[in-house]
Amino acid sequence: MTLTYSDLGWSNFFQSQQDADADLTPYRISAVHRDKLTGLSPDGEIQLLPDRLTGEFAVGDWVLANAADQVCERLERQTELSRRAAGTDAREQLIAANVDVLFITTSCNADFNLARLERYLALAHQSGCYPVVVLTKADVCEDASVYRKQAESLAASLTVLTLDAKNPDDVTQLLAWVKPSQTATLVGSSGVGKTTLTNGLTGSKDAVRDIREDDSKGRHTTTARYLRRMVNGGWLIDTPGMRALRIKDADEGVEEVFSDLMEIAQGCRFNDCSHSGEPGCAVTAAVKEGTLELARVERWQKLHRDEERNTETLVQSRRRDKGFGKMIKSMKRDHKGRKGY
Ligand SMILES: Nc1nc2c(ncn2[C@@H]2O[C@H](COP(=O)(O)OP(=O)(O)OP(=O)(O)O)[C@@H](O)[C@H]2O)c(=O)[nH]1
Ligand SMILES: [Zn+2]
Repeated sequence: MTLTYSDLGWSNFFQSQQDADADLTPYRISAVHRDKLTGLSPDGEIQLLPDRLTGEFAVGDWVLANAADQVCERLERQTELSRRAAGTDAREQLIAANVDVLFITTSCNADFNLARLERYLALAHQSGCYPVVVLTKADVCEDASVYRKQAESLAASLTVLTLDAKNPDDVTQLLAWVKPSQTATLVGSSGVGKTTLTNGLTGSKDAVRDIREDDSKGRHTTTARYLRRMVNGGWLIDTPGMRALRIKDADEGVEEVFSDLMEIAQGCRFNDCSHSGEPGCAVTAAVKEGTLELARVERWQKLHRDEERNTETLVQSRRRDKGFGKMIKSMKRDHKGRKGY
């Protein structure tokens, strides 16, 4: 089947950026390798040579390439999903670009956690993706509506679907939220059913199709294929990094998820009120009156702290680790002292 540019997700937003370079060919990036990119166009899939480090490209990106298959330009992204790299490394890692819908996946069991849902919702708002909450394993839980109602309480008009990911009829519910040529991705903890959903959405048995290719030294390496076509003509981005995201620079996203709380906080006496007992705190007052749930305030405080921590620079995180190390050392010293050693 031949795909058109429109089938691949090309739109006026990208067209307007191409106008100046009409002689270059657009490609949608379907995989990012160490020193190459795989690009899709109506002519099929080709390997492209990047004009900069491949780490600056993400699956889902649109690029313009010349007749020698060299990338000359990366087009501005409509949305961008990134995460903070693991460890004390504060670098930002790009995960996916031009994603329309974020399927936030959790199951109707112990994995269900409002704080985690709020974190993913903040990420969706920050990146510009439309969030859809997917509650799996509804078939093995007594009353899935209990979970659905809790999730729905997080935001007005939040879409929450409950389903059995193994039932193909149930999975079609998700398709209704991704139009042909739009792009979606799944996030959520391990074991909640992302692979099962991916199989249902793409109609394939294996969630990840491995391809063999030659690396620069002529060796064969196996790479996971990331941009996958869904049965309704939509696209699904599946990358390992996509699955567990730590949010970074998501101040605005967090504020949007807690907009009700932010509004109340405008009434606090101090601009920098931490809502933990300061005089004239409107948030504390609302909790006392019963119009705001204390648990929600606490979840906001934790998410806000986590977000700040993930956003801090490398220098800051090293300093914090150093300070923490010193504190542990001095605590140990004090402890020994007390024991009379
Ligand atoms: N009964 C039932 N089982 C499910 C459902 N969704 C997933 N499972 C099962 O749960 C197990 C884990 O599902 P996966 O799809 O592998 O989960 P995952 O999120 O991809 O996990 P990772 O690959 O570790 O990220 C499998 O045995 C699935 O068959 C569901 O809605 N109902
Ligand atoms: Zn306050």
